[in-house]
Amino acid sequence: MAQNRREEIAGFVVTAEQMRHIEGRVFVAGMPVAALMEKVAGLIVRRIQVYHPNHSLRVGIIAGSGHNGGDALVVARELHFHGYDVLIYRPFSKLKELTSQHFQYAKNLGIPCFDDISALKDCDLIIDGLFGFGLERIITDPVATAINQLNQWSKTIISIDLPSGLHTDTGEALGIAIRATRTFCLGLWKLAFLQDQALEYIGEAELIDFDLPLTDIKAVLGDQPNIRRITPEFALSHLPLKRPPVTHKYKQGHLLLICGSHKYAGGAILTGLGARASGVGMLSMAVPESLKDILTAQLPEALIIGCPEETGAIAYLPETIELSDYSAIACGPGLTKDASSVVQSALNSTIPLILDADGLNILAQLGTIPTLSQRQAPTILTPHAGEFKRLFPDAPDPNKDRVNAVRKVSQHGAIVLLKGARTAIADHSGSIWIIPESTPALARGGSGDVLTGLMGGLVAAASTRKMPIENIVASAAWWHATSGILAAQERTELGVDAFTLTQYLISVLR
Ligand SMILES: NC(=O)C1=CN([C@@H]2O[C@H](COP(=O)(O)OP(=O)(O)OC[C@H]3O[C@@H](n4cnc5c(N)ncnc54)[C@H](O)[C@@H]3O)[C@@H](O)[C@H]2O)[C@@H](O)CC1
Ligand SMILES: Nc1ncnc2c1ncn2[C@@H]1O[C@H](COP(=O)(O)OP(=O)(O)O)[C@@H](O)[C@H]1O
Ligand SMILES: [K+]
Repeated sequence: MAQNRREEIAGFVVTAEQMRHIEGRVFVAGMPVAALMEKVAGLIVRRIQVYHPNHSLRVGIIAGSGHNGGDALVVARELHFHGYDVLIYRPFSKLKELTSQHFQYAKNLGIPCFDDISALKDCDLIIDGLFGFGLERIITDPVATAINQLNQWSKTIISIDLPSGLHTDTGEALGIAIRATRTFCLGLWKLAFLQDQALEYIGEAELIDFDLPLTDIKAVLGDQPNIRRITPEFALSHLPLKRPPVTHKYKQGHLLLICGSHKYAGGAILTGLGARASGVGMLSMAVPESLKDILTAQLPEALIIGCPEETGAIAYLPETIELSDYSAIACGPGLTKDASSVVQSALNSTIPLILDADGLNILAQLGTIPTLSQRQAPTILTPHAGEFKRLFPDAPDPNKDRVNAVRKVSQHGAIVLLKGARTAIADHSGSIWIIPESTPALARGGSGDVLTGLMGGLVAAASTRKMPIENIVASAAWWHATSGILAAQERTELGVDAFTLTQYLISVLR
């Protein structure tokens, strides 16, 4: 597939309903359903043979009543012809017409078929064709018990389209779901693949493209799809990698970080190191007076502004600071909840503002929605799920359908970046960007501080370029996650402390 098709296809995300509409257009245009199923199953078989080339394997096929089951039965037949030892488990008696035909043919070929999953107990590999994007309700017995049994065996399981049991859009397990080793998502990425709660069921995910025409995809999703997976090409195109030969430090942006306290001096350093890696032209840091020396030692290129302090936190910003002198402010890491006046000052500014950590907790105390309605310039909030709930107590649970949660709150004017295994970003128009790959190595104190500094630097640097601020935010989050992935590859998932992460920000770009 041409590289640019691959990149374009990888950026789309669909709900079950959108997938149904797109496929419907293909059938209306003349592609027979059976032909498409044959094509899809053929592509699946090819991928299976890449991972499991040993043809003496015993393969257990689970076939549901719909076309996911149809896919699985075609796979069963083809693997059988390739010499694999194939068994079929069929829990449902009533099958869709096409699925029923494939079942009949498999049976007449002499492939053993059972209505009890224990018949698959000695298989080396399981192919899950129970449900795809047609799953519409909680799974009940006897199938629920069968799935539970299957999960106990902890065998290698390859799921077709989705791990059976997952809601296509929210990624929620409807009662129970198959824990797949690997999932082949068909045609276009389903929204479930970008929901934190689905990840433990999906295993390794890969997309199988079966040539859905871009015209049909765009006819349903629109030219500017509402939800996008951040691809490397998109992210890199928004980073200030190419510096014009004629430039000076202020053209590359001037960021003001407001961070740190006696209790959290390290947070200020990590935020500063994240900002350094962004390439921002000038970096200023407002920290409590008593941290000035340590910050200067760590970040000699930064202008460190010592602020009056009370109980170890910044009491207020000195008069010398004129907020409009900066191209962006990032405020919050390590402030503690006692720094509310400085957060209030930042909120009163007329330049782009990123709020994180205690900046968010203080915003929640001030009253999120009324305070945001007063903002005169772009505001970016970077909560994790806990901070999210404090900011927006009435919003949907961010640990459930996080895409829906972040979309719902973006109507209040701020760009909201909900951190997690799959970070989701929504802008005030309700457009969503999702970082599709990350690493649990980042789930450690301090890595969020690094993101705040990195993002602040990029937003400050972008102020001189006409670029939608939400694209910069999405690229910063992609850069942060990708650095974590590289660091984890080189140092294992235990070796990515926040300081180490800052050291990978530049190398990952190379
Ligand atoms: N539409 C098409 O022609 C194509 C679809 N494809 C495959 O077909 C799948 C979609 O097919 P379907 O729309 O038939 O849906 P599914 O194959 O996901 O099956 C859903 C079937 O299970 C039943 N069902 C739903 N929830 C249930 C529950 N909780 N307990 C018991 N039964 C339940 C439904 O009534 C339906 O018959 C895709 O995931 C993909 O694997 C691909 O082959 C591409 C072509
Ligand atoms: N399971 C996970 N997989 C990938 N990334 C994660 C996971 N959990 C957290 N993260 C990322 O790690 C960072 C944690 O940030 P945060 O919770 O703010 O930590 P801190 O405030 O201690 O710096 C965020 O960028 C988040 O997206
Ligand atoms: K499936």
